[in-house]
Amino acid sequence: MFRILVINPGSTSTKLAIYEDENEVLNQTVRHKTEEIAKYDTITHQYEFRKNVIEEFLNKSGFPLASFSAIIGRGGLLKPIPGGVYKVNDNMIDDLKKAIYGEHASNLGAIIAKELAKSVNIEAFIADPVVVDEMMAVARISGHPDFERKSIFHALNQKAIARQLAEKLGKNYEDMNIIVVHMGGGISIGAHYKGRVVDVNNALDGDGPFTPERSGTLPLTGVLELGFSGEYTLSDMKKLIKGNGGMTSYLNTNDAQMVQKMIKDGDENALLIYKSMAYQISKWIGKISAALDFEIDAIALTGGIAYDDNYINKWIREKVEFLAPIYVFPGGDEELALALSALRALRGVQEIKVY
Ligand SMILES: Nc1ncnc2c1ncn2[C@@H]1O[C@H](COP(=O)(O)OP(=O)(O)OP(=O)(O)O)[C@@H](O)[C@H]1O
Ligand SMILES: CCCC(=O)O
Repeated sequence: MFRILVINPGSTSTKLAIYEDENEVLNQTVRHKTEEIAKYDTITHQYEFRKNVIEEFLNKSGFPLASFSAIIGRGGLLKPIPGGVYKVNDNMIDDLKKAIYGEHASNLGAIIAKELAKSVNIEAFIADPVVVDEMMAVARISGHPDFERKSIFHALNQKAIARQLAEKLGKNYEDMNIIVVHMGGGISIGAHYKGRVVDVNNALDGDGPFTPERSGTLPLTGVLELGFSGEYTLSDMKKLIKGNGGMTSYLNTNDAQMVQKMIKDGDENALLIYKSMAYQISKWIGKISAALDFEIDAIALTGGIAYDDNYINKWIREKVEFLAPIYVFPGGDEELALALSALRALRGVQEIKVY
């Protein structure tokens, strides 16, 4: 039997799980409030805080670290690489610690996994990191040769949910056209064309709908004027887009459940902002449909916000369900997808790639 520790740091949460072979023994989501995250200038500075959360989970679980066969973390901002399972190596840790390709909570997945694994001499892996790149050439063109559109999205969950949906419909993922809408702290909307994510918004860098924490696409000249006003550093501007944008900037919370409560309590502004988020998501579903020539077999809604049938899922259905049937996978399947990847690597039935 293989016992696996799964570490999944998201922008608004840390999700943890323990698997024994295919069986989930424990799963816990620790949510991080806006005020808590706001204490840290960069994601890298969240290292101790997130590690403590993980150690607390481990202590409570009663499983000693030495009893695990491997640890797998959600993979972060690395150079663009194909999907698959990767051993955490020094090159990877170096790129992540220096945040060469940027800051994202999932950068800490590999770093903490490696740190813990090293202390008991077991393997650390990541799988399908946020930089998985299957974009078609035409989707890479941005509008100016100095800028290329990048594939940065919830690759792990998007792939896992698309496969789960195909299985549910009795079809092969590789034979289907699916739009997957991951609605978490960030939001990514991917066009899966016969098993490849041929286009997707860069969910991290100001592209797409606004989200609990991200601004999404903003009016560009307005951003330039603010950036050059002298009142903001580059790092302030990045934070404005990535951590302090969207719902957080309008309503002071990254918690969609809190916003639902505000709406129920009669807050008209909360209603407008939340409805606008659904509106922008719907617009992006419409836009990405063109990448599939509007031949869409199904649309999947997933991520934490997909639990919200009262508002978000309903509003999205009203706008885009005519395009294709909509299936909802609340939360997602990231921990299972990670555990199965580690298991396949340990059993030697999946190639372990080298970064
Ligand atoms: N039952 C629920 N109903 C509505 N919204 C919910 C529910 N549970 C969680 N959420 C919301 O989902 C969002 C977080 O989603 P999720 O946990 O998928 O994100 P994350 O893992 O922190 O970030 P990301 O998925 O971008 O990496 C938060 O705004 C949270 O309030
Ligand atoms: C997975 C990268 C996207 C995001 O967190 O917004």
